[in-house]
Amino acid sequence: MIANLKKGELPSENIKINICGSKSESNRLLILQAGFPNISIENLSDSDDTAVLQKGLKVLKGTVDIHHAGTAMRFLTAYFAAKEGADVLLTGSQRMQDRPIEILVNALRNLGADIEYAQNEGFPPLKIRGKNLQKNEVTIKADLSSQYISALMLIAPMLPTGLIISLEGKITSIPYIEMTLQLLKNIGVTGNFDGNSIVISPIKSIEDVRIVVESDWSSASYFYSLVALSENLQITLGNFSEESLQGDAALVQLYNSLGVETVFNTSDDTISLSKKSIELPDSLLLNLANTPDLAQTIAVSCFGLGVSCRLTGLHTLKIKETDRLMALKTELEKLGASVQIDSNSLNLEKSLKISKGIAVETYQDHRMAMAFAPLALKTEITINSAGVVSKSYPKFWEDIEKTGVNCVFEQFKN
Ligand SMILES: O=C(O)C1=C[C@@H](OP(=O)(O)O)[C@@H](O)[C@H](O)C1
Ligand SMILES: C=C(OP(=O)(O)O)C(=O)O
Repeated sequence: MIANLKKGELPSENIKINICGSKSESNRLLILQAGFPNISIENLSDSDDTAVLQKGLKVLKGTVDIHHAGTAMRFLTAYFAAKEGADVLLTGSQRMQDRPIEILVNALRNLGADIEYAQNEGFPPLKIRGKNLQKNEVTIKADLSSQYISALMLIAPMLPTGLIISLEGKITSIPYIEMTLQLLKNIGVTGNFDGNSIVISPIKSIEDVRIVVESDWSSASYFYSLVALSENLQITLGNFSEESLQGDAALVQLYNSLGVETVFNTSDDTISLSKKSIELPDSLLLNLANTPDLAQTIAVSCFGLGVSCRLTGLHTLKIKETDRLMALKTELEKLGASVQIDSNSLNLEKSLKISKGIAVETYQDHRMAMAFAPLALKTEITINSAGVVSKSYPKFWEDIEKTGVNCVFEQFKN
């Protein structure tokens, strides 16, 4: 499917959008629920990544295919390794087979796990035979993906004596580790994350607990970008709060400097975004090591606004759904930008011209499609393979149409 986008009529009534629950919170809670069935979850993510994890958790023997879902791959690796009786081949899309997993596999093997590489050393697919893991101390490199660490933390309370995790190197994507710890605490597990050490206590059973997943801040980023690129758009987004577990709630501050004001409506747990008239900065300098999933949205917003930016802390982007640094450079330059990248940063030069009628490639990366879509407020633009959004946000196109973006889909192409 391709999506042809352009600016349409601004809706006359208030725009109210309910984004589904955070995929990061949902996927953690599903793993915890598999260990402690008396957790009930509300506002679960309707993303493909959550559906594949949920399906995978029902399998004890056989093949589990998690497609493109990084969290499902990493969390299920740890889950099956510690699940006595499990005998699975855990695999994913071609891209998933290029995304490294050796750091997690080594850590689990050091705890006694039985995991073999079914094809290439260091990469999925994995052959996992679940065992009762008895050890309780492990060291892991923390500079490539926090998902490896969250995976260990999620099985930690189910291990006989819990787990002490020592982190080596500069810790990346820290808010996601904090999210895992907080969710553990919310179900009654005791744990601590201090410096380079994480300690999680074991627990045999927990009290009944009901958890309402907050909506997905990474998905909200595309509406921040739309408001920033608009003349006077106002959008209300449901089920968000100031006390978020998600690091991407940093959007509130980040987009403040790009002219988006956020009001938290505590009476109904919504946020209202509106455009402020401010003098835009000439240039933005941001370290996004704590919020890697916002890099594409922010780079495209800056381009659309004619603001130059230097984004750093992006060393994890090349092992995500695609090499996101390369993809951003290629597609922004098609639109007329000048972009330099190196292994962990992106520089976008100030430019006020945006080419019209460009077709943006998405490289099987949902965030490429969603990050470029708001440019429709500035020029006519086509998004190729627009269906990729379902990885995290299946209703994205439906919701963006509510904001007055005119979308025409050609179904026959994919
Ligand atoms: O734990 C999580 O839910 C996630 C952690 C981050 O990955 P890295 O830790 O690999 O940067 C993020 O990019 C991903 O979308 C979700
Ligand atoms: C990187 C992402 O997901 P994952 O690593 O879980 O595939 C993402 O959603 O942007």
